[in-house]
Amino acid sequence: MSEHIATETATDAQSPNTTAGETVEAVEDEWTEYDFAGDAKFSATDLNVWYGDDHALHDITIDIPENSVTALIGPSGCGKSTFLRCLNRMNDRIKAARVEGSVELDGREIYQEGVDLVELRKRVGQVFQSPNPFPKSIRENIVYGPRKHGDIQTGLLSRLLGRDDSDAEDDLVERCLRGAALWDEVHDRLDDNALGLSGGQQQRLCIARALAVDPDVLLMDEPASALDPIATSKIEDLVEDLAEEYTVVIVTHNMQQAARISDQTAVFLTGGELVEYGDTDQIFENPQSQRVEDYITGKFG
Ligand SMILES: Nc1ncnc2c1ncn2[C@@H]1O[C@H](COP(=O)(O)OP(=O)(O)OP(=O)(O)O)[C@@H](O)[C@H]1O
Repeated sequence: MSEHIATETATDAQSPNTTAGETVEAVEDEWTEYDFAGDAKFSATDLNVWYGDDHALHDITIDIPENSVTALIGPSGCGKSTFLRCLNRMNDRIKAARVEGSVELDGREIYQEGVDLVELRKRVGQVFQSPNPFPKSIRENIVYGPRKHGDIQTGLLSRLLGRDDSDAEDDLVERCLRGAALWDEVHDRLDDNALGLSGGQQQRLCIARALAVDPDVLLMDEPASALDPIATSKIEDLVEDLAEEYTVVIVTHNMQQAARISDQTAVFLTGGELVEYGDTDQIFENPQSQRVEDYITGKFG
């Protein structure tokens, strides 16, 4: 992480505790490098995103460690989802979006020609705000991706290829549902329609579906915002467990949730700026930036 040099005026930065002309640097206390053990899964450098003329993300430089939970927090419209979408190039699907800068995954640039986007999105899976299972059986939801990618052959294709992977398919369904803490609740009704599950179960099924293509990373955009407190708590427990094997990057509006489940927290503020990034306990207990403190204590944002 390079040092964050804040040079804009207080007025530009919308800080409530500054007077005109005072530099943000004076009140913000530059935050220092976030030093973590282990390797970076993602390294974003000078990342900028525009939607048409709207400059949504400004010079984002951040290293995200592997096998941990990184929370992205900040007020509505500050660019959290935009940043998340940069990590598997989902912004490519938005016509108005233009991305400049670098994002490396395991040291390899994902914004270069020749990157296989299907492969990238297999490695970097995504779970959305509202559960969106396919209107198919629980089992079909899990095996859909691997079958599509040709990782599992059944039916006509298996006969043509002389290869029947039905045992592998059963194993995969069980492994993914266990991985998403759903197996015990659904193992006796795998052929039931997924739309018959509760909202929380549907969201865990979507996580199981994401696990089925063997990702390294799970991007989660407010995965519990549509759920009740009990279902939310199950998702939170699951996210913490998943981080033992996967790198999880999660957008949340819920600061308590970020504090509960993440190892490190990145705070974006209005205007698409990454204002502070560090160990979650430090961010919530002792933020270096005045603006972050104001945001966390509810004074603005
Ligand atoms: N598809 C899009 N087309 C045009 N502008 C967009 C698009 N998506 C996001 N924006 C704009 O980019 C800025 C950042 O939006 P983004 O959704 O990334 O913020 P966010 O922090 O995730 O917000 P929220 O918490 O409300 O989901 C906003 O000004 C938003 O209006």
